[in-house]
Parts: sequence; structure tokens; C-alpha cells
Amino acid sequence: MIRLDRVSKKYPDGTVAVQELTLEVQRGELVVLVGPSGCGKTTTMKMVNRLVEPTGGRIVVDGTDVTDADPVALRRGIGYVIQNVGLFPHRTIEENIAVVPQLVGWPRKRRNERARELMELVGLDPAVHGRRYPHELSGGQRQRVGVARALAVDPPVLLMDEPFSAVDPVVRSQLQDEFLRLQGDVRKTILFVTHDIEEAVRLGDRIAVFKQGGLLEQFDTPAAILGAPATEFVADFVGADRGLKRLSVTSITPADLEHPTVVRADDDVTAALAALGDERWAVVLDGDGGLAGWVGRDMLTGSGSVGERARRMEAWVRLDDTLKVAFAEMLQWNAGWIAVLDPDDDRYLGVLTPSTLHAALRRSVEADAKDVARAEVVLESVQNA
Ligand SMILES: Nc1ncnc2c1ncn2[C@@H]1O[C@H](COP(=O)(O)OP(=O)(O)OP(=O)(O)O)[C@@H](O)[C@H]1O
Repeated sequence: MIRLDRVSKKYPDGTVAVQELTLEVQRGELVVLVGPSGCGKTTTMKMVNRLVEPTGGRIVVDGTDVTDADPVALRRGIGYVIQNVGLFPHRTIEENIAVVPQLVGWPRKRRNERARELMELVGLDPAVHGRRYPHELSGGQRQRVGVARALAVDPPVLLMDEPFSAVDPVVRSQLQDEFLRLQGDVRKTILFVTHDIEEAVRLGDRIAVFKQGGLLEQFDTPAAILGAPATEFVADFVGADRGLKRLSVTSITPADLEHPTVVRADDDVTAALAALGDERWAVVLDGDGGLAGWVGRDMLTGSGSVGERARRMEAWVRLDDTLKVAFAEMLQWNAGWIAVLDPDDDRYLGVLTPSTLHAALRRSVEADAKDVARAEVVLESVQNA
């Protein structure tokens, strides 16, 4: 969908911002460009919508060579979101969102409807915020307007240059969550620039790590970049705590689960004790295989049913959650294990413990190490091309 083929940019003063960069963003994919300040991320992005002209190579967007396209028409077809949004201060929020629809000649009624629909999509209330001016919104709300404006004429491609970096970390995290949800619905092809590796890992389907001079060091999935950095530069850039960051990109799989003793809520105490054998506790399920709680050996005294004695669970996770979510829940509840449920019907599947968590993390590192042999080959061929 977006293809950069040996693209270079040398500014007139001799600065080489990007060198022979080859990169492809597939339809519906979100690729994050990440790297230290001045490594050519913004230059790369601006060459795609021709705010900067390349000095070498070719850029093709949706089958069209951008150097052949009329730059104004090209920019209207590519949404662009920047750090400080660049809203018009004397226009209302609704008018700001409708800028491009107005430029391309949509009638007023359609423009207004579209602006309201987009406000709702990005979590703003059209009745409250639509008639306000940019200075009457918070930083986070202004960033949402920036995203809404970029989506106004439904462009297939979005370029986003540090769109969330001007807001505080809490709002930033909220905007990232909302943005991921939005992208799940609209599935745009997105090139996203950030200098923050955490943001890259959280948002990217793939991440391109750059170093000074616009050199591509590694282009791969977040898990592979964290699990098996291809070069020392990438390892330094992602940080010594990359093991921890990996938790947030590794999902729980059925193979990671342990299967402790399970008893039913309507089992009687004696049967449950027999089932427990030497174990100290068991998971308690209801009649439908749902999680009813847990029970300890010392709670199984007298007669009656397990259900009367079971303790309800404080927390659980689902199979499609990440290891980070599981680990955080275990810490929060000071628990030695956490139950894992089926994301579709909430049936109980097994439990995660600190040692299975660790094994899961190692498994994913090893899986990615295999991938990296491939990534290195690609990288070499790009650099030597
Ligand atoms: N108009 C220009 N003329 C000359 N040099 C430029 C120009 N714009 C950018 N540069 C230089 O090109 C290099 C890459 O800049 P660019 O803005 O693309 O980096 P970046 O990775 O986006 O940085 P940051 O994270 O700080 O925004 C830098 O050395 C910068 O000084």
C-alpha cells in the first residue's frame, strides 16, 4: 500500500537525513518509525505526502508513484496528524474537522454530519464540543480533534507524526487505547512516527528502528524487536528492560497453562478432599465449567458442599490477554496464581503461575530468535542493495 524503494533525502545544506530506505507498509497495517532525535523519521514521513521531495528512489502509494501525483490532491487523500495538531484557532471544532470536506466541495449539511459522526468516533460530544474553539479544549481533546480531522474524507492512508506526545502520560495512554480501538474499526494503512519505544511496541503491527542518518536497523514485529534485537544499536535503543516490555506483547497461549486439581461447587466435602490428594488448594467450577472460585484444604471440614466453602476469585484473565496483564493482576492481588478463561464463553481453561509465566516469556523469545535469522538476511540485503 505504501512502498519506499531506496529512498534518500539529502537537504541542500548537505545533511543526509535518509539513506536508501526500502520499506513497505501493507494495507491495513500500522507501521511505527522509531529512533533517536534527528534520525530522519519525520523526513521519511513527509516524503510520503511530498511535504519534502526525495533526492533519490521511489515512493508508491496505492499503486501511484507520488512524484507523478499532484501534491495538493495527494495530500487530500492522505490523512496527516501532527504533534501540536495545528487547528485553526478562529474556527470551531466542527469547522476544523470539516476543513478538508469543505476544500473538496462537500455541501454544508454533509460536512456537518460527517464532523459530528467523527467527533463521536473519537470520543467527543458533538453537542458540547462542536461549537467550542480549540483553546476551549484540553490537550488530549485537541489531539482527538486532530485524529478526527485526518479521517474526515475517509482517506485510506494516515501519516501520524508524534500525535500523542504533547499530552501527559495518563492522557497519552488513554489516547493510545482509544486509537487502537478506532484502528480496529477503520483499519487504515498507517505510518506512525514516535521516539518512544513503549508507544511503538503498544501500537505497531511492525516497527522500523532507525539510527542517525536515516539508516534502517531492524524492521520487524514488536515481539521480535524486543526478543531478538538484530544489532547492538537496537538492543540499546529498546533498553535493558526489554524483557519486561516483552510481557506486554506476548499473549497467553493454552500451552502456557497449568492444570491444578479441579472440583465442582456441588461436590461434597469428602469427595473434594479425596480429589485434592496431597494438594493444598483446588479450583472450583460451577455446573457450566465457569469459574466459581477456589478452595483450600483447611477449608474443607465437616460435611456439606464445596460451593458453601469456596472463596470467590478476586481476579482472572482471558486467553487473549497479554502476560503483562496476567503479571499485573497477580501482583495487585498478591496471588501465587491466576485463572485463565476462554475469551469467547468465559469457561475456565487453566491457571498461570510465576513459573509458567517465565516459561511463556522464554518460549516467545526462542520463537522470535528463529525469526531474527530471517530479519538479518532481509536487513543485509536492504543495506547492500
Ligand atoms: N529543512 C531541513 N534542512 C536541513 N536539514 C534538515 C531539514 N529538516 C531536517 N533536517 C535534518 O535532517 C535530519 C533528520 O531530521 P528529521 O526531522 O527527519 O528527524 P526525526 O527523526 O524526525 O527527529 P525528531 O525525533 O527530533 O523529530 C536531522 O539531522 C535534521 O537536522
